[in-house]
Amino acid sequence: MAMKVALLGCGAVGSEVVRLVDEQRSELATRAGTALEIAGVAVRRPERARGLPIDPALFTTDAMELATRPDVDIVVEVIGGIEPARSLTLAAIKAGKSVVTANKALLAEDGEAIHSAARAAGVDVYYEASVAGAIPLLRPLRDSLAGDRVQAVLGIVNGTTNYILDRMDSLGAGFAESLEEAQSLGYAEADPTADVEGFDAAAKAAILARLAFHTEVSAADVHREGITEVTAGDIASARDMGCVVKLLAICQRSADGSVGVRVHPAMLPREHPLANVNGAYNAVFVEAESAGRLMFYGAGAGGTPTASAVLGDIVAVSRNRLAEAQVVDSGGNGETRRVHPMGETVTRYHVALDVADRPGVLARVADVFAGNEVSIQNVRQVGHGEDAQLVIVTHMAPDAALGRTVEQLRALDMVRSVASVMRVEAFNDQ
Ligand SMILES: NC(=O)c1ccc[n+]([C@@H]2O[C@H](COP(=O)([O-])OP(=O)(O)OC[C@H]3O[C@@H](n4cnc5c(N)ncnc54)[C@H](O)[C@@H]3O)[C@@H](O)[C@H]2O)c1
Ligand SMILES: N[C@@H](CCO)C(=O)O
Ligand code: NA
Repeated sequence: MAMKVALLGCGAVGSEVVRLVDEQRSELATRAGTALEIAGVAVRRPERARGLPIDPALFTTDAMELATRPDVDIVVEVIGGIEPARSLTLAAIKAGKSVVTANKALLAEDGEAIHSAARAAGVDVYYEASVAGAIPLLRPLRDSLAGDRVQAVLGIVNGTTNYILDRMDSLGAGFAESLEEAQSLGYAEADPTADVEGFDAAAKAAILARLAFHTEVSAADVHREGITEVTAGDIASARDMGCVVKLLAICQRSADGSVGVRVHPAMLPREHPLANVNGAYNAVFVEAESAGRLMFYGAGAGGTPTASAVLGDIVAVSRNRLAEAQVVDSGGNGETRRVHPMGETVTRYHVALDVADRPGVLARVADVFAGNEVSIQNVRQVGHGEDAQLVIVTHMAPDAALGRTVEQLRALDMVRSVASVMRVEAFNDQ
């Protein structure tokens, strides 16, 4: 008997799922162990000509009816956003359907409700497409690394911002023109807020941290800073230190067992593998106790690559349904760990100060660092007289102490302005 798939949403990802299910019909049947049949497609405008290889009679505007229809086995949610996606997903689970979703926003906001509903109903929720699109990342974290202890996940998980920062670095372009370029190429949405303010990356960070550390993490737990304040001066400052600026999603386990989850721009040494991830590509670096360092790289967005991840999930949940098995999603039903605030996160700052060029300035600046128990790793002066700039890189210190230091530096008379402040990751281990 065929496995019946209800598709909710037929946009960039959904339409590619329809096309690939048709194009790969026989291979998919072999791999899934049974034929896959699209039982219906929920859309807003059924009359729209989509040119897809599917009987138009399968289009419906009643997504709820389709998601809960008795003959449906698997519901694929590619509408996006919180509502109606949440109600549809929960209703499908309650009706005994397995769910495949690409919806990072929903999983990051209300993942525990969805996962616990799935556990109670004995069905699967698979979501490989929700983080870093086509890149197989969540299944490796959940399954392949199930016997290991993940220490850290460091990733470039938003293609739009990576494209913008890459252009600022390689062409010396400004933020606004790079964003326009990303929009004209279709990477950034017409409203690019979710990308450039880091919301998209923060949702993905929450999902990654939950899987990596087996604890509940939601979008609200993630410290988030976007890239709208990154200037050409920051990029130039990074270059001077042999670094590149990237928007990073960082999930770390601390010595006390708590976890930190954050998204912010950071300077990264050019020799770090993530520094060479260019254009709209994504890459995620995982450090595990026994496995060591692993890296996952590829297309993090785009209709066809994302549909690849959705189809892989459809095949996987089909196999589980045939075997009458449910996979344990050990995300939030493992240990409960404290998610610590950003102030407790131990990190390192790069600070460039426009200063008066006269005796005693360096000593006074160093005093402020010392007063906050922040140790300086190196300091250099660039330019002279009116153009003098002090560029300081700190040792690791709690983020709260580093932030306080910068505030006090701003208040010093001899500091004309703080030209650049940015965290530095993976610089070296001292
Ligand atoms: N496009 C990508 O590169 C990409 C990558 C990874 C994950 N995702 C995720 O995949 C999901 C879908 O993204 P997309 O790019 O295909 O978006 P999209 O906007 O192209 O498609 C969503 C579709 O859902 C339809 N829709 C909205 N409300 C509906 C309703 N009530 N009933 C039926 N249809 C409805 C819209 O008309 C639209 O056609 C999102 O969760 C997104 O975050 C997308
Ligand atoms: N808007 C996202 C793609 C979907 O996650 C990005 O630019 O990476
Ligand atoms: Na993925």
